[in-house]
Formats: sequence, C-alpha cells, structure tokens
Amino acid sequence: MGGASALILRTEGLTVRFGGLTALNRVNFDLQRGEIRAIIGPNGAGKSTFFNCLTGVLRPSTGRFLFNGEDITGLPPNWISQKGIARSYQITNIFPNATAIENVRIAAQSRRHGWSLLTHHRAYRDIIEKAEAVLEAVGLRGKGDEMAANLSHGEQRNLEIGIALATEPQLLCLDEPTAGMSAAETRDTMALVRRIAKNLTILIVEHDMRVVMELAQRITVFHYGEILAEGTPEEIQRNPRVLEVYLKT
Ligand SMILES: Nc1ncnc2c1ncn2[C@@H]1O[C@H](COP(=O)(O)OP(=O)(O)OP(=O)(O)O)[C@@H](O)[C@H]1O
Repeated sequence: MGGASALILRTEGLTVRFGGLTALNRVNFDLQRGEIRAIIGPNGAGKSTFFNCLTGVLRPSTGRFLFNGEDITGLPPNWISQKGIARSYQITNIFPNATAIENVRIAAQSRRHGWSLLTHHRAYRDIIEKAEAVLEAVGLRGKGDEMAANLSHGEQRNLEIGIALATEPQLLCLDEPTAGMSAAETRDTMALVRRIAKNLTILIVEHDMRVVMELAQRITVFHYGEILAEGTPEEIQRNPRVLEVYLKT
C-alpha cells in the first residue's frame, strides 16, 4: 500500500527545562493521522510548553520530534508552519483593524513564496478564493468585510481558527478553543472542529471537560511534565490515577 504513514507526529524524549524546573520530562508521544486528540492536565502540567515546542516557539532542552517522519526539532515557527503545523492561540492572534477576510488572506499568503500582486494576478485570485472558502468553513461567510474588532468574541475565536487553517496545515493545534465562550458558541465551535477534522489532524488543549470528552477520540493526560495516562475518553474518565491527580481537584 502506498500513501502517507499513519503516524503524523512522534516526540522522542522531549524535555524542556527552565532553570531548575523541568516543565517537560522525556515525553514520548505518538499521534495518528486524522485523530482528534486532547491534551489535559492540571495547571502547570506542561501542556502549553508542549505546544510551544511543536510550533517552534520553544526549543527543547533535549529530545526531538518527528513530523511525517522528518525531524523538525528546533526549526523556527515560520518553517514549522511551512511544514504543515499550525496553531490557533488562546490569546487573540488577529489584526483587529483589518477585515475578517484580510486576516485570513494574510495568513494564506504566508504559504506562498515570492508572492507579488503585480506579477501574479492568478495567484491573487486563488488567495482570495481560498480566504473565502476558509471563512465559510469557520462559519463566517458574509462577515468577510467586517472589521475583526467588531466581530463577537466567539466569531473572533473562530476567525483565529480560520487564520490557522489558511496556512493549509496537516496538524492543527488548538489552544483552548472554547475558552470564554457562551454555551451556544461552544456548541458551534465544537461542530466546527468536527467539520474541519475530516481533513486534518487535531491536537487540542482544553480545560472544559465536556468539550474534551465529546470531541476527542483519545486523550493524553499530562502531569508534572510527564504523560500520566492515555486512552479513550471512557478509559480516562475511569482511570484511578487520573481521578486522583486531576479530575477530583
Ligand atoms: N518561560 C518560562 N519560564 C519559566 N518557567 C516556565 C515558563 N513557561 C512555563 N514555565 C513553567 O513550566 C511549567 C509548565 O507550564 P505550562 O504553561 O506548560 O503548563 P500548562 O499545563 O500549559 O498550564 P495551564 O493549564 O495553567 O496553562 C509551569 O511550572 C510553569 O510555571
């Protein structure tokens, strides 16, 4: 059989130290292509540090990670983005004084090398079409000309997902995508994540357990920078170690 391997991401002994503090300790983590995986764990467990390594914001102290079999440890964020890993941030990453479509278009352009408006009309048309498709995918059809600052909180969060999607990732890392959302917005965003998950692999850090249990196919639990448990939502919910250190707190 041809085609890409089932394994999209593997970390090997990923370790991050901040002075005397070990934020990630020899983490070995495998992610299958097409999965929706949640990472949970108490405050300070290392979840953000893990995302920061995968997106090139942080260089691990030791260990490495492979994306599609290629060691891309320590590459700068823009190179990692080119390889196909995108991240939607918890803290807003949008340009508030640009329109929704401009926000997505700028991200889509970052995918193209040597892009020039004057010489590549066709490419420009493609980019606009791409940006419109992305807006539609994140439920913002018809909002393209609105200033990002004027969108509701939920719409802004979905626009952030759109900005990440516009870079055409294979792996999308979502940082608390439903934080601060109303119940209705949370439901919409969960539906959105399910829709986009048909075409890519999703890694999600989320504190809202209902969201995690409903969305994720598998869950990895971090605790003090190590993987404490991994399994289906059902397995994690009845794992005594998880209950002890995490769900009860
Ligand atoms: N830049 C930094 N310098 C020093 N210590 C840091 C730095 N970033 C994170 N830490 C520490 O590393 C540990 C892991 O932090 P991290 O933010 O990865 O946890 P987390 O699981 O994402 O927590 P939360 O759920 O609160 O976001 C914590 O003890 C934190 O204080």
